[in-house]
Amino acid sequence: MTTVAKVIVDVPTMQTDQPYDYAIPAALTGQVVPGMRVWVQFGQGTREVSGMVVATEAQPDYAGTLKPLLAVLDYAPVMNSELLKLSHWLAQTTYAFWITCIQTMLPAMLKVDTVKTVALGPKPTAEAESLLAAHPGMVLDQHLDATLSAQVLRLVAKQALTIQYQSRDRAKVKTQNYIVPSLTPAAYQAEAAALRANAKQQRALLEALTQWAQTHTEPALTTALKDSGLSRATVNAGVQKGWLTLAAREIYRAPYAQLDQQPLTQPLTLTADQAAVVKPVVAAVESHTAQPFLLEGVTGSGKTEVYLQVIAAALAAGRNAMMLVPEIALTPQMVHRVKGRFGDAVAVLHSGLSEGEKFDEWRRLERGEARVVVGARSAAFAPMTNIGVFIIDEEHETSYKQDDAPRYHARDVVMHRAQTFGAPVLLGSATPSLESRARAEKGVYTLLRLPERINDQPLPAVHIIDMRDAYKQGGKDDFSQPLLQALQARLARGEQSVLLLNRRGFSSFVMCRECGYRVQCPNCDISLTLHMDTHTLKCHYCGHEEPIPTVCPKCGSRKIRYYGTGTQKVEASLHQLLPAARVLRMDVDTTRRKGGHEKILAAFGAHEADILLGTQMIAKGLDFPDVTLVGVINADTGLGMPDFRASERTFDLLTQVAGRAGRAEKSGEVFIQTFNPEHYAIQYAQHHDYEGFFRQEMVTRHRGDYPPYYFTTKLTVSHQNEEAAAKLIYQLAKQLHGALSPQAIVLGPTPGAIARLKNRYIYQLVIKYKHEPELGPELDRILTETQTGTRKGYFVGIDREPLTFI
Ligand SMILES: Nc1ncnc2c1ncn2[C@@H]1O[C@H](COP(=O)(O)OP(=O)(O)OP(=O)(O)O)[C@@H](O)[C@H]1O
Ligand SMILES: [Zn+2]
Ligand SMILES: [Zn+2]
Repeated sequence: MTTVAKVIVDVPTMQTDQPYDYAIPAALTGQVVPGMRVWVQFGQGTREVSGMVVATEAQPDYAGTLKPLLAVLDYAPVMNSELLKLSHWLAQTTYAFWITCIQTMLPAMLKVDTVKTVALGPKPTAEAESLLAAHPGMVLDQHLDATLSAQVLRLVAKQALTIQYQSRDRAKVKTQNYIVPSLTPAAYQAEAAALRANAKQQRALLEALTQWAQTHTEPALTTALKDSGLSRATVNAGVQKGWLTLAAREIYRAPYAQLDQQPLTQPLTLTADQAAVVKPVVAAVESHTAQPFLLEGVTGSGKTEVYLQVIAAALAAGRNAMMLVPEIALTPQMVHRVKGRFGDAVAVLHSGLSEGEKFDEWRRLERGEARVVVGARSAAFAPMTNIGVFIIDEEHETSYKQDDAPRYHARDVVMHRAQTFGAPVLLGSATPSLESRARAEKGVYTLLRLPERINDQPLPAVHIIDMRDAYKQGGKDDFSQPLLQALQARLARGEQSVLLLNRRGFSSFVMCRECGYRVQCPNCDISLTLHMDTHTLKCHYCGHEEPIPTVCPKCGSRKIRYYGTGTQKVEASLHQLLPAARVLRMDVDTTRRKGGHEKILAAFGAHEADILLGTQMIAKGLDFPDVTLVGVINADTGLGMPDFRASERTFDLLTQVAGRAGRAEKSGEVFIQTFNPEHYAIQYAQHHDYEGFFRQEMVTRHRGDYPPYYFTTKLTVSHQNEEAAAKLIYQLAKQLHGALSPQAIVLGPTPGAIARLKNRYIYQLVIKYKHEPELGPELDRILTETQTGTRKGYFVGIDREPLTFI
């Protein structure tokens, strides 16, 4: 008999990061199972919170009297045992709270909001009574007026009022009404014969019902009303007379419904290279082997067709498939390809969908109605069973790593689940991450290669343009003469061009030309970024927003201007230099609205523009046959960043964007404008030489003791008081030196790259190591010691394999 539920409560703190025992009330015996969300009373007083049942047991571990579960929030578990175990593993490997991991894995719709209301307390006063009378149903949230909330606080302190907590479950299932005929066609005929002659509407309803009964149709109410011209009142009358019933049925919000209508695409005949890649992966699918593969395939080598055929093999073997792509909203073409092949067996999960749409796609997966998931990072947690293959496209992409707790990498999650399911993992990229390529070198991953483009198309010729003398030779604004001429030639031939403005490590800011003042965020130590669409300055970290000043706040001069090359500025110069060119701009501003990317790409695909100008988001995945020119306006803004991966990122970006040119019959050409023409990242990109870049970069990393030769972990401390933060980080550095072997290297402590964020001061250190069994336990100790007990106001963050050291 299980009488005890072990619950992880929704109180994300170090002290509460463990299961608590609750008694299962007799009425719920046998019904509460792991993976269900419950509502419990927690701690002293009346505080009620939600939680997740992670186990049920016959005997409690806790010696005292157990509190009972107050309510069950789910009728069926929302996490199966594989996912519950995964959440625990995630918490341990990322040093995040277990509850935070659980919440990350569930769709936002399944989050429980707590609603705080007030009621009379144990010592009621007249003031409290009149306050409640004046504000019935008052909810304590951020919308509450400040004086009122001060009054509430004062009365709560005097126990005249108490705060009550209630759950508000956001999960809403969408339903639609359907007409269900209740009688036989003959019975409807009889009813019609008995009608008064002028009951036209009712006669029409009976005719429609006869039809539906004959064809066993149960039409949706709204469409039935529209198609038949019947009124809702007539239908209601029909219900009264017992002719029909209305049934509310659950429907899915299907974000890609229009794609599901189209006929499915047929598999292409694989090239010999593609077939050689597909074969071992399919063999691993069929033999249930958890083998990782790295597919290194040049741009346009047909990696997508490989993925599709591997997925087809998994489905044919009766198993399901997961495919991750980087922030999918950026690659609508990929969704079209997968949906096009497998139709509504595919569920799509990405941040561009509404919460409701995501929830519905999640449930289709959970119920096994969808057997393939295509999604961004968090789709790694899709609630599927029996997964037969995992695919990660563009595996080098940094968006696979989450910045906030839990700081997980989707690749690690996938590798872990692949072990559980006995399934291969296929990592694909034209520019694999150094880490993955190094693992393939050591045989940890099986290396597969597609060295040629489909149809024996050559990779495009790449010209490097030295911008240091471009202006002497007639360059204008941001354009060198050769790039301008190439653009003109494409215009004349009716071909298309893609122009990349590299925005990495770069932003538009406002500066005074008189005194040099830069407008800073009041909460964070960084400059505000200019947004021309809203005509405001914004902080990208805390969201602070203010109008663009017309006079310098410091010296009063009117010479306050913005600096930096933005896409809008380049667009304006293009209009001047090439007035005939039709330009489409793709950046954060033009794609903010839902479906924005999709619209721009569709317009470009339909030749509604000659030039697609954009930031990083145009660099990967796009496959447009008429693009024969790619121009990179500024190749090197990222090279100067204090980041040991700066070269790798620049090489990746240039290789990926160059790969957009000449993918079909017409051959392509690429122009890269740079101030560092001799830099090896640019040189290797010019020759599409990933292997060459890999070897040279490995030497650089070896020399600097960087990954993949060393593992790294970043430790961050923040506090509102700068001295407190600094003191703690130095103490922790000392503690780590004591605990770790002499081979471990501790970099820092240093102030964070952004020294103050959201009004908290940040200090950090980075540990580099090869083999440190004591590190994990020591970091656990640090977390416990710094975040429980008497220490107040510290945040300690741990980031394993951080993507930047700054
Ligand atoms: N076996 C095949 N036969 C004919 N055409 C193919 C075949 N495989 C792929 N293609 C076509 O080749 C083009 C390039 O393929 P795809 O977009 O999959 O390349 P990729 O390797 O994913 O490139 P990138 O890394 O640049 O995204 C596509 O238009 C695709 O339809
Ligand atoms: Zn800020
Ligand atoms: Zn000034």
